[in-house]
Amino acid sequence: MTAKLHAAVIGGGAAGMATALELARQGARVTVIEADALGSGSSGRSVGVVGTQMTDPFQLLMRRYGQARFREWEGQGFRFNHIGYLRLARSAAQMRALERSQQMQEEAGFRARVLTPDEMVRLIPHLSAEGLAGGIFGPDDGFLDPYELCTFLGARLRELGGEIRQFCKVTGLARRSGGYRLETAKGAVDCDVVVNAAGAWAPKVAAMFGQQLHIFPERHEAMAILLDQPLDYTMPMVMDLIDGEGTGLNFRHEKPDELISEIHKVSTGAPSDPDDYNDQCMDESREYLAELLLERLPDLPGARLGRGWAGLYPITADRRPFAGPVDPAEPGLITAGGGGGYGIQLAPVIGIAAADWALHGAVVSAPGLEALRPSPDRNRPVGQEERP
Ligand SMILES: NCCCC(=O)O
Repeated sequence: MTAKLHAAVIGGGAAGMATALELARQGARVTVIEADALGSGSSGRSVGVVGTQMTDPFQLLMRRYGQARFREWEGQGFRFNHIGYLRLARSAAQMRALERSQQMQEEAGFRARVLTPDEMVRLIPHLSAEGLAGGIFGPDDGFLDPYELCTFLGARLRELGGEIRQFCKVTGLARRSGGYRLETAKGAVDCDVVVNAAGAWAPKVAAMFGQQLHIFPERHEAMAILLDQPLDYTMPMVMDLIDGEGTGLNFRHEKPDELISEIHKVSTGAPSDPDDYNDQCMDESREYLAELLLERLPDLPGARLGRGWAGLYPITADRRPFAGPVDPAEPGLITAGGGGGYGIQLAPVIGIAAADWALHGAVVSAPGLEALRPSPDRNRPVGQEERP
């Protein structure tokens, strides 16, 4: 009998936990090492949206794999709120892109429908369609609680014999014959492969291994919108952004009398230090968000901004996640992360590809995902480009 491969996953956010579960499902022995609590980094600060209203075929391919996992987890009792997702378009060219998206989604087995401005207002009576050419709506999309996702994956991992060490920082490492020794605050962990799923901290972890990893931590804020009374319809996720064009404003129902809103516009202003950044909302952001909301939802009764918070989008140069080895000469050191503002919905895909690399040295179970390897042309400094 051969001993099980032992994988250490550094980081207990969505990408780390999804990778850990994929590894365990494929028979590996898994130890997750999390410096804080599960979901305490960017994952727990995400608005938790999962959708397929994308115009880029590769983005849709990733979601085909990801949605299959979400449906499977939902079948095992995980809570997923199917409130729908509406992406807004402002021009005829964008409407053509959405029509192509509808067709690609149909081929992928997803339900989606291009809507006229009147149809959007019927769906969302408080929406102002001023300046809009239409949109695309997917009724099966929705949101989940990212913290719940991390703990759910943790429970599944434990069922498969995996171990989770929380509040356990990696303090050092050594390469040893055929593997690694990780020094942690709670003792050493000897393993065959290491998955760096440390989110915004992943470049720091990579540096401990002498590797340079270009994941740019960009600060983003989200806020609650409190309502005097519940709306008599469900506010789906509404997103004003197509291929980098639009304000990035998005909002969705959270509770009957509460929406959540943020601006998903990647601009790579200045990187934030994950150990030292302002995790609250700034006054000027509240003003800007209120301005955008008043334009798009001008008559929402009694609406006012409530609590706010900030988190970090871990962004890569081409805005696609990393899953695979940075250095082909060191195949036992796998990166899993860089989901940008899409980290929750891309976590299952990152997990599938990263686990394949760790166990098979290649992507074997999900054709197309080999493109996620952080190859030198992808693992490069993040510039000022603006993409979705
Ligand atoms: N940053 C949250 C938005 C994600 C999405 O639209 O899919």
